[in-house]
Amino acid sequence: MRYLLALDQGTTSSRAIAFDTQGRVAALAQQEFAQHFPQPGWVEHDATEIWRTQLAVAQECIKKLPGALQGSARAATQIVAIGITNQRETTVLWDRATGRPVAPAIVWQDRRTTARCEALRRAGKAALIQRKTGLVLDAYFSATKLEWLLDRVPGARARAEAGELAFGTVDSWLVWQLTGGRVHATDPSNAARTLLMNIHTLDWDDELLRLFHIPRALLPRIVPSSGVLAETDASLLGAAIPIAGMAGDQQAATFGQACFAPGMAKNTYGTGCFMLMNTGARPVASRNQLLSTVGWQGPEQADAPRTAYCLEGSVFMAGATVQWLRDGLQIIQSAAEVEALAASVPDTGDVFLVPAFTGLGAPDWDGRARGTLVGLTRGSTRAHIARAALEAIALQSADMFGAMSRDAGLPLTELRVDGGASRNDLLMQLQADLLGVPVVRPQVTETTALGAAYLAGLAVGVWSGGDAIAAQWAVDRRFAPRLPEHARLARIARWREAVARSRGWAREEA
Ligand SMILES: Nc1ncnc2c1ncn2[C@@H]1O[C@H](COP(=O)(O)OP(=O)(O)O)[C@@H](O)[C@H]1O
Ligand SMILES: O=P(O)(O)OC[C@H](O)CO
Repeated sequence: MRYLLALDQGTTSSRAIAFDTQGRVAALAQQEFAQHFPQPGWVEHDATEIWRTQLAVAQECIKKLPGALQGSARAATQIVAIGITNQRETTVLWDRATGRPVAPAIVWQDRRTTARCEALRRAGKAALIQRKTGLVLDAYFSATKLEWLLDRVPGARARAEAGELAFGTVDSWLVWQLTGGRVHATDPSNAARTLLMNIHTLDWDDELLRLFHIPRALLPRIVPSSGVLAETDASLLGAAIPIAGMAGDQQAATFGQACFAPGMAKNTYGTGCFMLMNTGARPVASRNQLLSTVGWQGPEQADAPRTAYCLEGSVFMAGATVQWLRDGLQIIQSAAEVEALAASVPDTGDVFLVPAFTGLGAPDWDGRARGTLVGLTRGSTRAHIARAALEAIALQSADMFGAMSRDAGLPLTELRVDGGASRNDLLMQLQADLLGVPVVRPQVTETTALGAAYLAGLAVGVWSGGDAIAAQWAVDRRFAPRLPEHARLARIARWREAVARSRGWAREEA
């Protein structure tokens, strides 16, 4: 048998999934790792632990591969290529000589550089940055995180200038480790999230490097998302395996959902919510506070542009809101319980939860917004709060969907969904009701990993092109909207009132 191995390095866990050539899951292994919150608003990962867990799950997944070679030393020879996909923006700085990180990785959710972003905005830099990178000037992205590390880690700036250190998002970090420090590379979908790459030239931009005080010597080479880059060190997985695909997790999910035609969109419900719409061969500048970003850069093909761009809406708290109900409020014991609790009441009783726990992303972009629960009465119960939490996930997505339709200049006709919380049927029904268009869940919801496997498989000839991949996409369930249009719009308007109450709350010096 031939398999593609996807390494899916997410915010809360490292996963490895082997797919067969029909795009079906053949084996899966997963390990959670520690989240560090050393100060309010800070979120860190230990990059060494990221690598250790990622390697362990890759090895475990290979052991689990079905067939005659199961568990044998030769099992890895069935893997024809590896695709890497990863939490994006998270910033790793390491020593080229030892391969060890010089500081904890600063995670995409970390807000410590909010004040720096505000200063740059006051200095009038936001428009330049949006024009070149397609991004909003926000602490979410890598550049100010890397600048912070260079300024605060003793000796880091001098060592960076001397070429002794390497920067990378998690894809680069994994490639470095998988190749025993031979290859320092990233792909345009990840580089597009750093605030350092020009999305028009697809190269690091000198003006941006100067603005953020980043020495070029730190940066990885930018290579296509689909293409053989290197072979893994044979001692790690039991064979030298080509690394042939690499993309940020949300772009990989868009690829795995076969959103190949302009106008096709997907939403992933994980820790956060990320809605991406394919905009074709050119970036579309958003007029509604969305991001323009690189979808992927593939091999040259007759039926698809080499580089596909996307519009993206990023919401920081989606499934994580459910985690907060479980771990913070402790009104449920498992994430799955939220569905029955929320379904035990017919509506929220006009209670709204705005989950701005780490500020608000698209389309409000307010680093100082904070979580807000409004509309409580003596009749409010934990069921109303649970339902308000699910509605909040769907309402935030409805905001992004509205902005996307306005940017695209055409009404979107359906939304493909995936991610852990997309298993929640009530949430998916609420989503269809609040969008006013059908929500479609595919049979394989591991679309992030699947997208990475497809990118790798295309490069080594397992799939011939987008059509062969799209033919494997199959529907699990379609949720049709049931709410009358006037009720839908009224609900969204009421939600916007709640959002307004959450804004600008944090006073601390970020
Ligand atoms: N049935 C459910 N209803 C709502 N949220 C859920 C459900 N199951 C899982 N989740 C949420 O989904 C998230 C996990 O999804 P996953 O796609 O694995 O996330 P990530 O890749 O961001 O770590 C968690 O935040 C969890 O709270
Ligand atoms: O790890 P996830 O699935 O929460 O995705 C994180 C995003 O890539 C952050 O931009």
